[in-house]
Amino acid sequence: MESTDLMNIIQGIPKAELHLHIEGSFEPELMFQIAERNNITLDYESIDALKKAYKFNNLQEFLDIYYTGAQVLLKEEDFYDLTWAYLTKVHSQNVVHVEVFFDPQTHTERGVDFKVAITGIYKALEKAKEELHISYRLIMSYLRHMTEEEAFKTLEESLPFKDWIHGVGLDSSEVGNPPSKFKEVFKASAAQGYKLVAHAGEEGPADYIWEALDILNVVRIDHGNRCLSDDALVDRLLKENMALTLCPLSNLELKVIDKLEDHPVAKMLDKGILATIHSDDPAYFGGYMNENYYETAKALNLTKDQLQQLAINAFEASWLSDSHKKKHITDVKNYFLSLN
Ligand code: HPA
Ligand SMILES: [Zn+2]
Repeated sequence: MESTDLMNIIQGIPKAELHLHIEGSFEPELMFQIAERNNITLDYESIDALKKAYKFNNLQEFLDIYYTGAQVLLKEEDFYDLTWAYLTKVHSQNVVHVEVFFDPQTHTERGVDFKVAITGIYKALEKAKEELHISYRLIMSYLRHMTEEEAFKTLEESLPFKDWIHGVGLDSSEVGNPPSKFKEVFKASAAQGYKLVAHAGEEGPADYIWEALDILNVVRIDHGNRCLSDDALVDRLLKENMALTLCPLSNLELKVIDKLEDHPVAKMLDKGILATIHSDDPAYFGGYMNENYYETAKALNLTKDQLQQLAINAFEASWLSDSHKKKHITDVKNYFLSLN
């Protein structure tokens, strides 16, 4: 397939994004703009200098820069502008449903109220629902490098906004912070009606994926790259039709893989795993949804059938109602039929 044909096909696919950290969609241009209006001086003298710093050898090197960037977010309008910029961008890529993570502790730790962050994010999501017809779910993520007690405090702070939040996740530095560390707070989160997901098996071992399933009772695994090293785990994922939200360009930039040709998504599809593709932190990893689909398709020679399967899987794995899932899946199928 010609490159332009491939990108045109991908552009037209109705897509769902299920693994996106809103703080990771913070483009340098907007970061400088918000820093200026908040009278904050960034450590980088220009947008280009900041972009040059985006070279990572592992997850932690990325997280250090990502948390620094988030420090310029102080006011509700900052969170609103950040979220709106993401939503208009993905709207231009024909993304019709998003399930967005935010990291409350990244902000409350700095003295920014939970309410300030969530209100800005929520207002942008609602506007996108009305004006761009993008449906959404919102997921608050606990930072796994912090204690379970601190996660409990975040759970408590979230309760007045329970109607705006659909689930909880677990992100940040994986190795040394296994899912089991958060067993009780995940149980308490489920008791509040939140759905559960967790990052597992990105840098951490397959054992962490088992823990996320057995100890946290998650309904999706974020990343899960490492599952193929464990046949029993693959059987388990298949038996439960457990989704993996993979992020190929993130994996490449964080050196989870050496090259995109090594990405496990095609093998996962072959095995029948509910594998899906997303962008994770698009402002830092060089691509939104279309670029993740495109670069992966090119590197792995994905067929149209595989692209269709990836798009369908994402709606299947989403938290949309069954009737909405069905509608979007029909749209995907009709789109691919129209290509013939
Ligand atoms: O890719 C990620 N992994 C873990 N934590 C994160 N927080 C933002 N992005 C990530
Ligand atoms: Zn992530």
